[in-house]
Amino acid sequence: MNATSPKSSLVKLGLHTNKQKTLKVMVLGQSGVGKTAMVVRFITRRFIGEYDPNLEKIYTCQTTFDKEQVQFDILDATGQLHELDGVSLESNIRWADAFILVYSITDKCSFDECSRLKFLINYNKRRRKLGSASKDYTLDIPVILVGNKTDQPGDRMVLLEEGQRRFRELSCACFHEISVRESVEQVQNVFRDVFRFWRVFSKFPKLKRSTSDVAANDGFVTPDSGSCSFYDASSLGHSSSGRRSFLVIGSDCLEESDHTESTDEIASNSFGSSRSDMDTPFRSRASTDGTLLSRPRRWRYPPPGCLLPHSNRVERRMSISTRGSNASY
Ligand SMILES: Nc1nc2c(ncn2[C@@H]2O[C@H](COP(=O)(O)OP(=O)(O)OP(=O)(O)O)[C@@H](O)[C@H]2O)c(=O)[nH]1
Repeated sequence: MNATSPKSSLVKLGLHTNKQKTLKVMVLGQSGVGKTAMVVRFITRRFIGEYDPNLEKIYTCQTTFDKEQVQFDILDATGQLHELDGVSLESNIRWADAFILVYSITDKCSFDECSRLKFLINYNKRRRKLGSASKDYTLDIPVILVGNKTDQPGDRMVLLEEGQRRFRELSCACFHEISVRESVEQVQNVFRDVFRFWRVFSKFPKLKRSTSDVAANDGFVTPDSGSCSFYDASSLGHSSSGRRSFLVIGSDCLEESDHTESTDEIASNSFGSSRSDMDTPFRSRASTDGTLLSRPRRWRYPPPGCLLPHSNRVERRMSISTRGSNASY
């Protein structure tokens, strides 16, 4: 007698899918910043010192984040981009679902290179907003900015504050400072964030999103001690009363409400203050966590959140029931 499980029946009917998610990540950055070391650290948990710099490779690995199985296809792009013609770089960019932009905190040039690479990502991944004028574009792809080699503080050439500022200017999803050499957990946190932001971005591609989506499953992203991560809620469109971003240092998660203050101030405030209301649970998904900016048609890429001071923007909240394709951007 053939026994058919309810699940397999649903699969046959197409109502249930046990498909594993595949997330295509491209790791980009100047040569020598530690891209290969980071990818290999994530996959094998080991730090391996030297690699062939000309090797461009896709690594595949399966892991579980937030109780979901995910397959990572990770393209470790060679940093010697002058040898890579623009066409293949751009087609690689088009291939990816998410990006990790890596620089070394000991190398200012690698930091500046991230701006150029982010421009290329924007150029190749932007999509025209539905129903909008021809100049309005949106980027539904998470880009994570990572400063590596924090184990070399004596050689530091890029300050933490500069990294924070750049991540906002480039409208990245979040920012980490890590040491691939020292901490496998910091590397895993980077990939966990890639997964979380990608999940949110692909779940609601046409809606503004909130950090509550990112942290929906099991609380907040809390990198291990020694790592520093910065989240810009504005990159996910979250705000009801102002721009909110989250600085995560060790196990403390701190919230600051307005980006118009100087980044130095942000850093010192954040470092010095205690745990904030990030400890309280986010409101439920069904609540009004969407925002609609008053002048979306004027937006050009990059989103004006990083160009205009917050005080120039008027924001109003909208109910989830009123979200429709016209509300997307
Ligand atoms: N001190 C320190 N060195 C690191 C760290 N991560 C990588 N390195 C070293 O940096 C050098 C370059 O690392 P790779 O992983 O080959 O850099 P890459 O970005 O892949 O370079 P290309 O393959 O040329 O694009 C190697 O000597 C690594 O051992 C780190 O966190 N700290």
